[in-house]
Amino acid sequence: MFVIGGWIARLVGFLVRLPFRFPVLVGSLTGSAAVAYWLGWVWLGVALALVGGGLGVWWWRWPSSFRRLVGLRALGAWRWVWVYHRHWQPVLVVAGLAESYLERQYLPRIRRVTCSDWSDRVRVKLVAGTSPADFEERVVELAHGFGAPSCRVTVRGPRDIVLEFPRRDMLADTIGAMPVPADVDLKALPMGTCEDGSPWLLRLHGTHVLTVGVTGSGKGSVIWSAVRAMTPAIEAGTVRVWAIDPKRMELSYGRTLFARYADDGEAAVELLERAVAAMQDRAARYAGKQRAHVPTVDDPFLVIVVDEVAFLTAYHPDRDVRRRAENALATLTSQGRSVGVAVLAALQDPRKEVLNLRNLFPDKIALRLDEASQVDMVLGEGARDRGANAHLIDPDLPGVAFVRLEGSSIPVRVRAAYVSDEDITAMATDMEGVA
Ligand SMILES: Nc1ncnc2c1ncn2[C@@H]1O[C@H](COP(=O)(O)OP(=O)(O)OP(=O)(O)O)[C@@H](O)[C@H]1O
Repeated sequence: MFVIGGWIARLVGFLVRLPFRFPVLVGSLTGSAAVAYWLGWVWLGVALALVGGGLGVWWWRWPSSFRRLVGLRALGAWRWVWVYHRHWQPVLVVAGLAESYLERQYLPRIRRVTCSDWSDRVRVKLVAGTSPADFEERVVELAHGFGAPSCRVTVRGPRDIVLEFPRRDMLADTIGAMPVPADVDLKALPMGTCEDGSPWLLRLHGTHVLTVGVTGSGKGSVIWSAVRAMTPAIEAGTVRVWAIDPKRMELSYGRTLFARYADDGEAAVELLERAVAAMQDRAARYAGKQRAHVPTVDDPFLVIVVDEVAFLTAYHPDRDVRRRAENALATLTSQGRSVGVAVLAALQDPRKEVLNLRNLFPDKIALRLDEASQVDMVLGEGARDRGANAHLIDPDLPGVAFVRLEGSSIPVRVRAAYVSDEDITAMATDMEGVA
């Protein structure tokens, strides 16, 4: 008896909520029924043909507004019912997100499902007394449960969260080298693409960037995309890049792009110490006169690119070289920002003993990592709970990374554009023409 009563109550609740959840669908069905009842089936056929024709013209003439206002909304309604509503209870119970109190089960409630071009956003009302962290810890279970490649949790307010499930991977295909911008914005260099299809823009002026990833994860593409985006300014002389290339593989290809280049320990340390001297000279000139750096030919933005920084700070056999390199890097990263000196470094192993300076880099890029515990080491505490599974990045997708974009603590999945050897040769040849 109780069970049947519960079913009836749920059915009534569902019917009452239906017009609020799906107003267009319920309105259309009611309108169709009314036309069929008052005017007959022939007129219903005419009305449906007119509406269908109108929608067809809309789709044909204005496809993007049709997609936004009709296609994605219809998809959202469909996925709400077919994917999320249908699997909600079993997935949440198995994932341990259903709560029990006095032998009653309480489930978080789906408020709304909306679709963008690439993802489903499921807005959820939490059960009172639970926290968004419970969902953040279960992102893997949720993603697998709803058949999505990943899941990200965003908190909108009290008991109000959004679960974002990508429907397809927008980063599955290699992205060719980005077009070189005519006007270089050093605070927004085009690097590649974000998971939602928007451009991934990197700030370099006023910060330092550390790129971490195992061998073959695509660190080179991050460095080269940044250098490529700056080439017009390098040609104009308002940006100067000094490169340290211990592996002699990554950067030697485009040597003409670099104002200075070093490939062994001693030369690398000298380069870093020269950079420190240049920075301090600039700081002395600016003192009391200028608070921010504006790149000019006389005072260019100086970018120190270091491939495999641990070679200098941890692996170099000479202790003196290691110590001097670490000192110089610490000075550059702690004092360079406001005087127009930035360090863009790459690193394979983020463990503390390998690089003590990790925290001096305000911006970090986590390419594919070896272990789950390294994610928070690179992107900061809580990054993995928020869905930055850099250790699960597919080895077949080099260049894919997690980053924190400015003004947000939510890690975003991005893919760096692939700058091929031919692209680098073309960039270097252009530079020879200028020199
Ligand atoms: N963004 C990218 N998109 C597609 N393919 C890429 C990308 N970046 C790198 N690759 C491919 O992956 C290979 C390894 O990349 P890369 O040498 O940049 O890795 P790495 O992290 O610098 O490795 P190592 O530390 O060994 O130098 C490249 O030869 C290239 O074929």
